[in-house]
Amino acid sequence: MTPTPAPLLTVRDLRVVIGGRHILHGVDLEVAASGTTALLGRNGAGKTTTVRGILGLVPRTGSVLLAGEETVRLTTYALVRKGIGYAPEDRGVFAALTVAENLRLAERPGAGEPAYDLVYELFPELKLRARQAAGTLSGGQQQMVAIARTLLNGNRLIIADEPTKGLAPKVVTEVAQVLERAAEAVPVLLVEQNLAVVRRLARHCVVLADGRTAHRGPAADLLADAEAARRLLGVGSTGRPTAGAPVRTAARPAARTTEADA
Ligand SMILES: Nc1ncnc2c1ncn2[C@@H]1O[C@H](COP(=O)(O)OP(=O)(O)OP(=O)(O)O)[C@@H](O)[C@H]1O
Repeated sequence: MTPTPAPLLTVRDLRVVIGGRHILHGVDLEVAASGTTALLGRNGAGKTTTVRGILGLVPRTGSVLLAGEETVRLTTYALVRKGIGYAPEDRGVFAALTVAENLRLAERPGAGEPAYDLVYELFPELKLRARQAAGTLSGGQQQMVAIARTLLNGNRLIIADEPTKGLAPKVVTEVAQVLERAAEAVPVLLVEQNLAVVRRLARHCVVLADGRTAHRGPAADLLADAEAARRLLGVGSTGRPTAGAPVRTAARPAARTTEADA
């Protein structure tokens, strides 16, 4: 039997306190050395904070091992240089700059020749729109710029935070296709609420609840278990939020998890 490869990223007891408020109470997760690992959970469970904790964008304690090397005390800048590419939830494109300028800004000195061939093979549209101001792109096209930037520098890991959020069904499918191909080249940690996308892309999943790890395992097993999906994600077998899903008390929307569109 072939031994299972060691995880690329191992997070242990990740804790985040912001403004005196405990947001993460000890998250444990692994990102597999290949393919896509999905980070799931209801709204407000702590997914984005976990990603930001891994990247050092918020003060954190615990352990974050990248290929066995402890990174929890590194700055975000140092972590990026170690080969973590990040496509944030808000996409982070520079609206006034062109597509080509956005990509050029992402080039990292010392990371070797930027992989424009790969980027333009995956995103031919970005080549056609190289001179267009990024602020005038559609949401899906901006998302492609955000993902393309993570692929330029031969990164070892890509973290994509809700890349399909707010996109039209057809565009969700396009972004999912691109992520699928990207994950053939680089392991991906994918924060995602669209369960059809998770079903299509993710081999493994980690579910957070209230700032803690509530479940880890094969994504297909969780999605096949309607009771577990309902309990952990607040969705029924249709993938729609169930009557028992928690009512949001904060200004956030109700759990948006859906099975539609991929
Ligand atoms: N800077 C902050 N200051 C105070 N509270 C915060 C801050 N960032 C996050 N939180 C709180 O921490 C909790 C987790 O937020 P987080 O954005 O990590 O959740 P999430 O699982 O990504 O949610 P969603 O799916 O809705 O994006 C929420 O209750 C949120 O309001």
